[in-house]
Amino acid sequence: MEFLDLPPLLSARGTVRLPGSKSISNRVLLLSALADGETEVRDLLASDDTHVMLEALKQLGVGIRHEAGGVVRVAGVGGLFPVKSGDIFLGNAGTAVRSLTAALALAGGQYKVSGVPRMHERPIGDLVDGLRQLGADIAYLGNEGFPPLQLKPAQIKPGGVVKVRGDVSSQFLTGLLMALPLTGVETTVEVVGELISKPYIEITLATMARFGVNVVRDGWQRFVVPAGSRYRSPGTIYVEGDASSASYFLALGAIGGGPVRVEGVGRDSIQGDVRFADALARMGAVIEMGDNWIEAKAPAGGLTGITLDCNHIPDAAMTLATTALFAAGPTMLTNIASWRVKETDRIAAMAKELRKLGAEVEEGADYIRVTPAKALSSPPEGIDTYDDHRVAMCFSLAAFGTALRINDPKCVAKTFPDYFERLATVTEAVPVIAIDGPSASGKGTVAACVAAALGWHYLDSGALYRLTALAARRAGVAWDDESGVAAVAARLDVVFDGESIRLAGEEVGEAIRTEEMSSGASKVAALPAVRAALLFRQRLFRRAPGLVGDGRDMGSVVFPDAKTKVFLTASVEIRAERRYKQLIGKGIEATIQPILQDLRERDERDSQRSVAPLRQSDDAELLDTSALTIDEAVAKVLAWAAS
Ligand SMILES: Nc1ncnc2c1ncn2[C@@H]1O[C@H](COP(=O)(O)OP(=O)(O)O)[C@@H](O)[C@H]1O
Ligand SMILES: Nc1ccn([C@H]2C[C@H](O)[C@@H](COP(=O)(O)OP(=O)(O)O)O2)c(=O)n1
Repeated sequence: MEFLDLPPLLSARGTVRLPGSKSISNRVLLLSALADGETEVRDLLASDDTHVMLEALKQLGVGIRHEAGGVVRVAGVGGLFPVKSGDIFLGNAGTAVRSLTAALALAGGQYKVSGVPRMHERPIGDLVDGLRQLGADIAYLGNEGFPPLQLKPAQIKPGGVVKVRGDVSSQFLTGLLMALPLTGVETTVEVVGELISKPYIEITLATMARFGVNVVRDGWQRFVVPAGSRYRSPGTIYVEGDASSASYFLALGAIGGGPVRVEGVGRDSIQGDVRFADALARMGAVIEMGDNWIEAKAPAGGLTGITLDCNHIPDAAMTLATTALFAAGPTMLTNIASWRVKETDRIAAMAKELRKLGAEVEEGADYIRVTPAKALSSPPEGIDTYDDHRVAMCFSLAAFGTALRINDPKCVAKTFPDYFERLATVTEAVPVIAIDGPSASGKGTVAACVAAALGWHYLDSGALYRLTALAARRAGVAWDDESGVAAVAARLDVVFDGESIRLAGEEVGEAIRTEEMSSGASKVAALPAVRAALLFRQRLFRRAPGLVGDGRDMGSVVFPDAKTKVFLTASVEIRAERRYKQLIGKGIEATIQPILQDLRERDERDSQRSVAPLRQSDDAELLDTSALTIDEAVAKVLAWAAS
């Protein structure tokens, strides 16, 4: 499985220009396609879900041109799709499936509408029931109430009252409302049950109004689409920034100091998710808002947990569930039953992953209650994302407490393809000084001194390979048995505590330093599966205020974003002499020649292996300590780190 390791974060600050809103983008595309005249769409979101909509519209014969600067020009078909039949595949894009199904059901063609397997588990029965009241001919090709669907030409009888349930997904009502103007006849839609996610209906009505159709609303129960309604292109239309995507950055500001500013949504936004800022303010965050921007800062006293009915911000509410990890006391999010029918069962997914981080979580049919742990624990198996972009993005906030592995991170492409790159631009990660070099060059000594001078943590990465060699030996696993040794490495039960290193409870600080274990470490370190098994474990050592790591691949593989990288070396003769003195000093008998021979062999093995070979990388400073004292070498590294 693909994964992304996020470094632990120290702070957040900066400005992000948001990608276009997914909800507005797909509504604008459909209405541009159905309208009379050509529409120039600016700031359209470029993502999987809008791609799916664009491809479907092209397939239906709508002329679409992509121009410079992300501008998309849509030639409206005046209510009639030119292509009257086809298999329309809509991936996992709920906004596309619901709204296109409604428009196609009234279009008089023969269409199959399908998506990915998860889409076939997401309900659509309430919309189909509403469309059948208008005379639409729709059949379920799989399970009753779910896509895929077969739509056939039918005698559409508009007018009167159509009833639709509003308590499962507001997208059913959106689909019906956007399709009804195709009939030109006054029709009333009555909502049965409490309408959820009302702000999304506001987006629907506001977008329809931009295209010349003004729905008359009576509370949230009755909606009248007037007679003679017809979509007309507004000429040029700008898509607002995505308010749900804004939530991650605002939360970053609230947790990580801030201020973090998002541009593209603000006080004037038509998206309900801007109300996420109010929820953050209730947790204590300092919020400021302009017409087209919102800014969040952390409160002096830290965030506090809240209880909130999240019906009005179902998507952004997921961000509150992970922000809760950094708040004092529990956070209770209620009225979120719709989470269960989204890209995944979001209540179950959030509960499971939050628990992996050590939080105490209670979940019900329509609520989640999160009580944070004192310190986050980071699961070595990573946070699973369930092919759900919002799970991936909201869990990135947990990186404020620890290094974090996010599995299958590319699912963010559904709405925010470069999310993690943008995250990096407004956050500061815990700094690392990476010191690599050959055996006995003095890396360990220098790294430990630098860490002590700065008050930072220290990682002796070689010790992990030594521990793996020792643990493999004790488990009877041969050092060249790659999968066997990798399994041992993945399960290493080790506690580092100052000078002390305990393996399965037993002190092994001395046992891993023997020449036999040096040789074993060098052998197991050449096995790719072993290196992979130890990668995240090493990254977990990165904790505030900073880390000094020594080894062979600190700067090249484990911490490629290290601020300071040093390649520390000395001539092989000098290194042999140092090792000799070290051994004699410990009362171990030694002679120079075999040490020299062993060093040469290990240099060869460490630098010739296929994965993470020992060599100076282009961005590392070279420090030859042959003629330096320890203090001089330490001073040099500190000077580089300070520059
Ligand atoms: N200029 C120097 N820089 C670093 N270590 C030195 C220096 N001169 C002598 N030494 C000694 O070299 C020995 C080997 O250093 P060590 O840190 O164990 O190396 P490594 O971690 O690279 O294998 C230590 O006993 C250390 O005190
Ligand atoms: N980051 C690292 C650290 C060590 N290794 C390998 C290389 C060495 O042969 C062993 C032991 O490393 P260690 O740094 O403890 O050994 P020396 O003190 O340099 O002799 O592990 C590695 O491949 N990558």
